[in-house]
Amino acid sequence: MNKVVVGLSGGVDSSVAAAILHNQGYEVVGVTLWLMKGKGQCCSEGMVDAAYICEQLAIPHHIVDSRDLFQTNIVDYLVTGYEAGITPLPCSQCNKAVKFGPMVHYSQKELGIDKIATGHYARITYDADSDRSQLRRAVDLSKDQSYFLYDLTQDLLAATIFPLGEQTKTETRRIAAEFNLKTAEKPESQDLCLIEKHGSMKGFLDQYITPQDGDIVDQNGKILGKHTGIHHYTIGQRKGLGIAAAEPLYVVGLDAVRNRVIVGDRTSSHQTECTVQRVNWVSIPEPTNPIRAEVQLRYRSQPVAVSVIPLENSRVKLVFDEPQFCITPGQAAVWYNGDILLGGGILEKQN
Ligand SMILES: Nc1ncnc2c1ncn2[C@@H]1O[C@H](COP(=O)(O)OP(=O)(O)OP(=O)(O)O)[C@@H](O)[C@H]1O
Repeated sequence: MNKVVVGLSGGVDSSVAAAILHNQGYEVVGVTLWLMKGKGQCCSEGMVDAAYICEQLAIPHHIVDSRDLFQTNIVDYLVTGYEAGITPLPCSQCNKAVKFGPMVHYSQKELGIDKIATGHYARITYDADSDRSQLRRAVDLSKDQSYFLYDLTQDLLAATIFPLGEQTKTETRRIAAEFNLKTAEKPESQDLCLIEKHGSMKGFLDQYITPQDGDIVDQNGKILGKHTGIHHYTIGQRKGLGIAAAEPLYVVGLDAVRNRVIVGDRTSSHQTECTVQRVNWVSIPEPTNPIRAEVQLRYRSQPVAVSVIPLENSRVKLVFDEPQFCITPGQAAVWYNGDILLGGGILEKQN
């Protein structure tokens, strides 16, 4: 019988992923990663719900203490990034370094099981011509999570199943009700799990970074107001600046060295190009010549037409057909051809 380890968060999506595979005849083992140090109320709730689902499906359940990995790869990464005036994206890093990598390792080494599955909304297909696993957007575009998965290696993709990639969230809820799963009615989780646990990113970061007041300045250095600590701001932010101005002002820069938040009008932050580092080519091998694609510069942003120009050392230059507003260093740029995710990387701070 085919065996698979399902990553169970205690939410409805992973519960249904496990139920679908179990129903298809897989021998399923549930694995829950214990992620967060501290009070961990949210984690314990998730672990109990995951245990409940395993009991319902009559499958084994393992809890793996991954708190040190999460602390180093996510908490420390975020704190260091915000202190340096960038806005790091924790989710893609978490998927690669905390979830998929260690889960595949645990499954293969500890349990002798080759495959893992998660409740992500994305699809994986195999392209025989290039001998590559290709990552594709989910059928339900409103739930598509491929953006957060751009950093997965070929080995990880080859070991992964996404049972929910072909269905809508409504169908997931229907299946959860049909199987009478305890998690069927559980509300949607937030895009960012840390916000769920701490109320806001500010609430989370203030535990680690002592807020230090400073000046809000325009692009000529003129002081316009006061900020409460640069880690409370992100590029593109308009609300909460506390400055009265004739035209809307946006955060266009975070100067960690001088502890300043820089603001400007909308057009002043337009960029026609930018660079990206730590690039992972997913569905195609690294090209030697520029390619055309559609790039997403944030999770919820619309893809825009771009030329992707390969550079040395796993970097690329992106040249946009239309200028882009408030490109945020630390976030991921992920480029697609239709529904196929070609590659992605981290937006660099431009000097
Ligand atoms: N702590 C965890 N342990 C094991 N797997 C996890 C854990 N957290 C998330 N996952 C896996 O990653 C998938 C996507 O996680 P995400 O945090 O985006 O939650 P989600 O899309 O709301 O899914 P769910 O409804 O299952 O919580 C989950 O469906 C699950 O398979």
